[in-house]
Amino acid sequence: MSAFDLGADDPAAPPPPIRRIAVIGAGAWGTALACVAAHARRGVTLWSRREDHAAALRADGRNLKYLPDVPLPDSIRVTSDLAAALENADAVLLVVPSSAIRETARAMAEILPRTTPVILCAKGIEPGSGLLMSDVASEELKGNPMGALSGPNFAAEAALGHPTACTIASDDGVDKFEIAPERTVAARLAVAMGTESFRPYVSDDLPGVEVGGALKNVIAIACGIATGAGFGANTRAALITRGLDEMKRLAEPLGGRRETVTGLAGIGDLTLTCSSEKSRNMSFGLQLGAGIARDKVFDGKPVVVEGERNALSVTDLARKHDVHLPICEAVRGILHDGHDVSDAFAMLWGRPLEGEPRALVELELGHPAERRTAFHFKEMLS
Ligand SMILES: NC(=O)C1=CN([C@@H]2O[C@H](COP(=O)(O)OP(=O)(O)OC[C@H]3O[C@@H](n4cnc5c(N)ncnc54)[C@H](O)[C@@H]3O)[C@@H](O)[C@H]2O)C=CC1
Ligand SMILES: O=C(CO)COP(=O)(O)O
Repeated sequence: MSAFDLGADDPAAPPPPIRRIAVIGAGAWGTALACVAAHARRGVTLWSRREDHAAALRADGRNLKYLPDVPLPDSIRVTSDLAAALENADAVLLVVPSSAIRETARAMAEILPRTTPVILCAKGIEPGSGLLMSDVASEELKGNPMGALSGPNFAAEAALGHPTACTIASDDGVDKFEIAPERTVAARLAVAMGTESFRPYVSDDLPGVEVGGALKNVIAIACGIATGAGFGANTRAALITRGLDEMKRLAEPLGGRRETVTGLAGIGDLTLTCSSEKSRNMSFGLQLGAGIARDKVFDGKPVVVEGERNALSVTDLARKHDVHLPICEAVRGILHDGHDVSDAFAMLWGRPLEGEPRALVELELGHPAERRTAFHFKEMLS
């Protein structure tokens, strides 16, 4: 019996506490979440897929490769043995990049009890299947309760104790499960992870939270490209605001709510990522916009830029649902179809004029300067 089961038959019993947390993935975010959970006095095991990396973390007392400025609390146990990491865990934080979620969840499926909650902390949509990360994990871990943790959270800031807020969502509070709100995975994990500086908010809108995380990275690349190419604050503010509208439009057909997108995991993360060079997605866009060749971005080093592959998966999924996401389409055009930046901005700014909010104001207007936009941006960026 896992902690998730304790008292499950007695609706009056207090919610079972999450005492032991396994963090799967020892990159920047996994390491930071392990630090937060350790500060919250949880028993924490941090798993790295490579033994040499795990050994370095143990020897150095910090993650020099991914989070060099943050000392690891002594209480964190670091291992490269997946079974040992998952043993006795009351909850699992899955923090590998989105491209590795399926294979990691598959490896966990052979080991993890079906009752242990799994919380997705990666941001993305799977190419091909168009599945959200919690659905990818559910396909492999049949039956485990699922949640997601997302929000405006740069890893180092969260780990160093800067005032930080996030959203933790799970869908086990919805009617069919008949679980009281305080017993949900989201609520129990929020209580387990909350510290004096890390403040989780609880949500029952898992798709709404996951859509925000997946799209904000693509919009951040658009903001980076615009800034790198020489456009100013007007352009960035417009991309952020209209990007938020794209999140809302995709959340709905996936079962998410528009208001969730106006929370930490939507507009919160969008504004963070689109405003700071600490963001890998924003920096990637900045360098591309400034004319650096793609294979020379980040000096040619491999860096996790979730918005790059997600520009494809997000737009494929939106097309399937007949939802138009012009900014994400423009990023896809630049990254994957060889469009140049001025053409992409001409496409965005030359579309027929619209109402705001788009869904409520029906308009059928042309664009007074449609034919001149392409010429205008080409001139400006040449
Ligand atoms: N860094 C940050 O501030 C935040 C990151 N995230 C999200 O967390 C996820 C992970 O990002 P980071 O930790 O920042 O990346 P990172 O680049 O710092 O680390 C990635 C980690 O994943 C491991 N990894 C790569 N491929 C793997 C595979 N096939 N199997 C197992 N492990 C594998 C690497 O060895 C490394 O330990 C991403 O989806 C990112 O969007 C979310 C919030 C904040
Ligand atoms: O998701 C993040 C902050 O919430 C991290 O953003 P980047 O992956 O762009 O660095």
